[in-house]
Amino acid sequence: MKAPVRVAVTGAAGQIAYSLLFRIASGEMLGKDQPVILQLLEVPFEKPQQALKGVMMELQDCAFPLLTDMVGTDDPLVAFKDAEYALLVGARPRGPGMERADLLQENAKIFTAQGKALNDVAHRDVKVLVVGNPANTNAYIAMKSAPDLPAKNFTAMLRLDHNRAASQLAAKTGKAVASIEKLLVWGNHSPTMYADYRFATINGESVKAMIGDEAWNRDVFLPTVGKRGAAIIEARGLSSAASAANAAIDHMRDWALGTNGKWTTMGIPSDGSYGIPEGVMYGFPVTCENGAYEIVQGLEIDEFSRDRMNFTLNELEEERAAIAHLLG
Ligand SMILES: NC(=O)c1ccc[n+]([C@@H]2O[C@H](COP(=O)([O-])OP(=O)(O)OC[C@H]3O[C@@H](n4cnc5c(N)ncnc54)[C@H](O)[C@@H]3O)[C@@H](O)[C@H]2O)c1
Ligand SMILES: O=C(O)C[C@H](O)C(=O)O
Repeated sequence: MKAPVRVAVTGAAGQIAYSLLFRIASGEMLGKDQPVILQLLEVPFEKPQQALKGVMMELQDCAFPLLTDMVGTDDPLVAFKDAEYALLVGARPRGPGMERADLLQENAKIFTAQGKALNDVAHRDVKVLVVGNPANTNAYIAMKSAPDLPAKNFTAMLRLDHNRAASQLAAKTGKAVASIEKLLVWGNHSPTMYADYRFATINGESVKAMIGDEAWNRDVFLPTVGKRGAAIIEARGLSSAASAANAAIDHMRDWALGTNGKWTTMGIPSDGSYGIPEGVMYGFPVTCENGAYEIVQGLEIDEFSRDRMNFTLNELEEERAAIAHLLG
């Protein structure tokens, strides 16, 4: 039996966490042979702390064989202590009529404090996934607030956009979603992101050639994927939760256990690849192996793609400028 690993989850009484924690505890994220200790963080107010107790009672009632221990706390230094995985979900979600950027100032303070706490107490190889919006910039803030941890440990969730894009392509081509390979999403987790299927294949055949409709790409596919979060808020009155939790599981599982050479999308600090300035937290195509991700290199960037990649980059640069004062 493997030794248990500590998994910290923030926003643990929230709606994403309610879809996420039970799947982590059942082994869907780190494998059916990997015991876990859940370290759950919520804000220090009576209602969320009470709700967190209820969630922990339910986790207990599942009698998951892999859940060896758990702790609920309002102190980041307790939640992140020795954590090897940290899923930063806790943040204010947007409501109808808001853009994710509207959350910037409010949520930036949370990620400065949590980056510092990770810096102080987390395992030195901690894998951090930021889900709370605006996810890329929050991940950037956490990374910058944790100077003693490697920058590559900090990632942002683009996987929901990736999965949404895959499902739209499956519906358009009438093929199985699992047969789609080499899909990617560039940039920010926002309507500016660029889901790029120019290299995608289904059973070895080009998806672009199969669809053969640039107007559909520009006028239907990209807006549908880009505005999917808003469409769900409109329909549910609440932001996506189960699909977000599912994407978080996918992201962490692939990072920890590998992708077997297959491409996926992660928001990661740029190393300068594809002309994206170093350090910008940007969606890239990656493969994962032995607990590390690597950017897929050598893809041709045409004029349309360069424009889209710059558009989403500009938004990230603007977000970065708006929170620069918080980083001191
Ligand atoms: N990246 C993505 O693809 C993606 C997808 C869906 C939602 N989101 C974002 O995820 C976040 C959470 O969404 P939700 O629907 O679970 O929201 P929610 O309001 O249901 O839950 C958030 C929880 O976080 C807690 N929280 C707030 N500040 C905290 C802090 N400093 N420390 C610990 N906990 C804190 C709140 O008390 C609340 O219980 C939002 O920012 C949302 O926009 C991101
Ligand atoms: O859109 C939101 O605010 C929630 C989330 O980022 C999503 O994409 O569903």
